[in-house]
Amino acid sequence: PIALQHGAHRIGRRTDADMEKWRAYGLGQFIHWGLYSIPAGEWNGKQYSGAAEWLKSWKEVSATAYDSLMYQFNPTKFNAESWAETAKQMGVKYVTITTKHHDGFCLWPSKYTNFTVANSPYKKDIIGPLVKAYDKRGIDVILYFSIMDWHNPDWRYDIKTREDSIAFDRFKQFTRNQLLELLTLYPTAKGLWFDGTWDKSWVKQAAFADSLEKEMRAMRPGLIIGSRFRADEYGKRHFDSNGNMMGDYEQGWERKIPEKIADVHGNDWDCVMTVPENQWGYSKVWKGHIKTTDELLEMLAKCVSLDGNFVLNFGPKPDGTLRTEELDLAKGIGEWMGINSEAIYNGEYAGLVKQDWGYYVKKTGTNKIYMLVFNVPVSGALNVVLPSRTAISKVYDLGNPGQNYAPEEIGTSAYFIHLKQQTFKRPFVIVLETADNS
Ligand SMILES: C[C@@H]1N[C@@H](C#Cc2ccccc2)[C@H](O)[C@@H]1O
Repeated sequence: PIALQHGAHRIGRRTDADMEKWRAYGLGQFIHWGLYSIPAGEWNGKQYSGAAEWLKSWKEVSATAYDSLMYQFNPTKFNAESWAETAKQMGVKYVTITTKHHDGFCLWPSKYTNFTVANSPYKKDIIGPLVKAYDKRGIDVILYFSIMDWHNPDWRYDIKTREDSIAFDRFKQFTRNQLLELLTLYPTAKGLWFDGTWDKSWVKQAAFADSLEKEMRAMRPGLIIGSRFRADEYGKRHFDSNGNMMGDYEQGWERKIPEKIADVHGNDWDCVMTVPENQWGYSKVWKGHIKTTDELLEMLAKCVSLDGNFVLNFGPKPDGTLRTEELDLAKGIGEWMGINSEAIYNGEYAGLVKQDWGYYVKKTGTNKIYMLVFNVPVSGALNVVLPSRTAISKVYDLGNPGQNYAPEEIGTSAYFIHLKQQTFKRPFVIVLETADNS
């Protein structure tokens, strides 16, 4: 291995209670809200082809004109309790909220810039009421923070000149000030979800970022920070020059899901997912495929079956209300979670041979294995292969515990679970209790 000063400081998973709680979440909500929600991907009557929250990067948009959106930010229908209640009904255990996206606009009254809600017609802090409303419902809050800040004149994409270096030093202090400010103002926040860390200017700040991460962890013991925050001294991101993950969980799964357990390298990870193909902030037009409740439930099942959390994005409207399509999905997911959340919360990789009918999830610390069924075979027989000398001691339908199944042993530790019916309206869960029969 290469001697590194600023690579991974821990090999393997965190084992403390804060991280074990994070690992058990299963389902989360992402919220992308800010000035970009006002134009919603449209500018001077033309539709931007990219993601709505990236509108300011469009050459047709002048930064000055975009920044003056601050004087239009007035979400009169914003109600933090209502958002948190929707999330509660959906069954999420944590929420990641944009405090500042790449455009630099702060949803909290930061004292380090004027580009905040305090100078908008709305005037009031958005983050505080959201943290309070979610905390009240037992939903943990993670604060999203973009290092890249298109509003701050000291931001640089790279450091090429002495002037760049002097400006970016100011920018680093500004960033540190804002992060310590967020941790001070919102002490119950469980973690920080960093973004906008890919440009060379930040990738060259291994020592500074490492020191800042240590400072934040010292300030807030247990704080959860992902792999996207910093690079090592050779510019390696997420995994250092020795292949070890930096941070507490892998943040590489943006709009994609690992296929097999080997893809996650034994680390904790989250998958953050949009409802349309690629829109995080509110967009007037949702082009392409819009994911259905069943598709999102399968993504959730797949993530939990591979030791990850699934975080679904919501892009609230400029008036502060949630989009109808998102409310409908939250309701559909919530109805399914109302019956089956036992198979999601405290779930982990079961270590069994994947079958076509769906996904296994093992309840952490127990002998309970959940079969999350998405594809019913024509035979109606679900194939289950357990480790040798392991037998099934009990089988029942989570949604209908009275419905017991008599597993048919078809080989050593191999079974068929014969379904009693052929058609199912929604994905369903069968519970296996196993016993060692060596
Ligand atoms: C969580 C998501 N990360 C942000 C991004 C991005 C991005 C930008 C360029 C190329 C690939 C990805 C999106 O704007 C959203 O905040």
